Amino acid sequence: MNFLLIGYGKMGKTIEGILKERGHNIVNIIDLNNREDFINIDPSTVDVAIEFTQPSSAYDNIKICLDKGIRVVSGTTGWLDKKDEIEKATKSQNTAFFYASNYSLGVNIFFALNKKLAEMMSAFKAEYKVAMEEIHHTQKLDAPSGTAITLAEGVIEKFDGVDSWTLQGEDEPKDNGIEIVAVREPNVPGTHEVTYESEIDRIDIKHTAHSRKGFALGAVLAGEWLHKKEGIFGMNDMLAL
Ligand SMILES: NC(=O)C1=CN([C@@H]2O[C@H](COP(=O)(O)OP(=O)(O)OC[C@H]3O[C@@H](n4cnc5c(N)ncnc54)[C@H](OP(=O)(O)O)[C@@H]3O)[C@@H](O)[C@H]2O)C=CC1
Ligand SMILES: O=C(O)C1=N[C@H](C(=O)O)C[C@H](O)C1
Repeated sequence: MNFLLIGYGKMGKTIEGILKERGHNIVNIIDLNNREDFINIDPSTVDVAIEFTQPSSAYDNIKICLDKGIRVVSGTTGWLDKKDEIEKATKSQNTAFFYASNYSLGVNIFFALNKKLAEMMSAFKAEYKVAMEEIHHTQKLDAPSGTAITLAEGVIEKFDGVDSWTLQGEDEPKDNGIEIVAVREPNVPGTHEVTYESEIDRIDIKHTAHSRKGFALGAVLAGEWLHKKEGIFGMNDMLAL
């Protein structure tokens, strides 16, 4: 397949390696220094664009692709207040958009486990207080992580005791809220832990990424899966979880 890669940082470089391993053609790699190539790209040469840049640029990058009718897989976090507009543009252009806050298979299993545990813990909401911690490398621009927000949304959906999330150090904690602690340490690809604590004991579930390979492989698999499709998709559409 013919892929356009947008963003050539830590994720872009890892995705490039996986695309090559899987025998794909990379039509172009767009970064800050060759935006002209992007604006002038011929959509007939691209099957799917994969976008991993930064919160402030994701919307524009995705919109440029969709307006040209190019299908997009995006993994950039921290811009989702504009996701509705992207979904409208996808529909009006009869093209396709795939988004996941985390493309790794392990994290998507962890998302399902998180919801199951939250459902079970609902019966014990008076005894247990739920909390969350995410740890990432020091270059990360957004907090909490997109993955932590997805996990918090899973808890809010399934655990009766909680109706919102707050970020420690930025927001006032709420009685019915889940507090997320965001820790930044050198070279950590991504660690997420959900904890239920009572006076008597503590239950923890945790996912630790050893590298970025799982995120990158998931994004390439999403791109392969999206080929020739129309609509708005996420990991639950691709994986039968
Ligand atoms: N969904 C998932 O599974 C995952 C999501 N992510 C998310 O993906 C994003 C990227 O992560 P990561 O690769 O680690 O970040 P990096 O900072 O390493 O890379 C981002 C790259 O995007 C480039 N860039 C910035 N603005 C533009 C623009 N307007 N057009 C094209 N390129 C641009 C940057 O260029 P320059 O260096 O010159 O600024 C940089 O090369 C983050 O939002 C992160 O949270 C990360 C891992 C997994
Ligand atoms: O910025 C990162 O590195 C990561 N970002 C994603 C997120 O915000 O959840 C996914 C992964 O945790 C790595």
